[in-house]
Amino acid sequence: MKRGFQIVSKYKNENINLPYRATKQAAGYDIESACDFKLPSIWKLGFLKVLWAIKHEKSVSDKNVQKAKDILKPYLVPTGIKVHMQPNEVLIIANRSSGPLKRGMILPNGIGVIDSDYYNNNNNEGEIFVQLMNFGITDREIKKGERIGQGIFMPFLTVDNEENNGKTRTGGFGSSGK
Ligand SMILES: O=c1ccn([C@H]2C[C@H](O)[C@@H](COP(=O)(O)OP(=O)(O)OP(=O)(O)O)O2)c(=O)[nH]1
Ligand SMILES: [Mg+2]
Repeated sequence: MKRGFQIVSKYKNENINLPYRATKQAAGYDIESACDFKLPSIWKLGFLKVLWAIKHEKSVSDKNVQKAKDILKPYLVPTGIKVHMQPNEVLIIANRSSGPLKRGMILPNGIGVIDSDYYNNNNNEGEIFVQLMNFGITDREIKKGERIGQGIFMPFLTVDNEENNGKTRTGGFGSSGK
């Protein structure tokens, strides 16, 4: 089997749909959310207060700074799926063009990079998460099964005479260090 999506074990009875291409020649496999969740708008008073204080050179309490940081934190949407592919391939997670346009949703990491060695890692079995933020002015209720991004398979190149340390991936989101 060259490449494909599978359901992560803990979601096996959760009616998860594997990513799929919406049209015959679509490049992206649409990825659904594995749960209902609320994606809060970033334009919350706590955040605006801190911006106002900075602009007017007022002091801001640590508590309010923390509140603002929490508001600006990307939401990690679980998908319940994992992907296997060839060692020279990567799955790029991209926003849907309707994401920002219709729902104010952006991927704060620009694109997501899913490495082939993320598959079945010991930490989370290789579950793909989609980072999202809501730049719209209203909170958004996202339903389980809503398409929140798309995955595109790509081959990638490596440099000559590379000294690869051959380390095993132990997870994602900073697992390899700072
Ligand atoms: O949107 C994303 C981006 C990444 N990942 C997972 C798969 C990927 O293989 C792993 C590591 O991603 P990346 O290398 O981009 O992040 P990092 O911050 O460098 O983490 P690490 O130190 O684990 O490599 O996290 C996701 O599930 N969704
Ligand atoms: Mg990395």
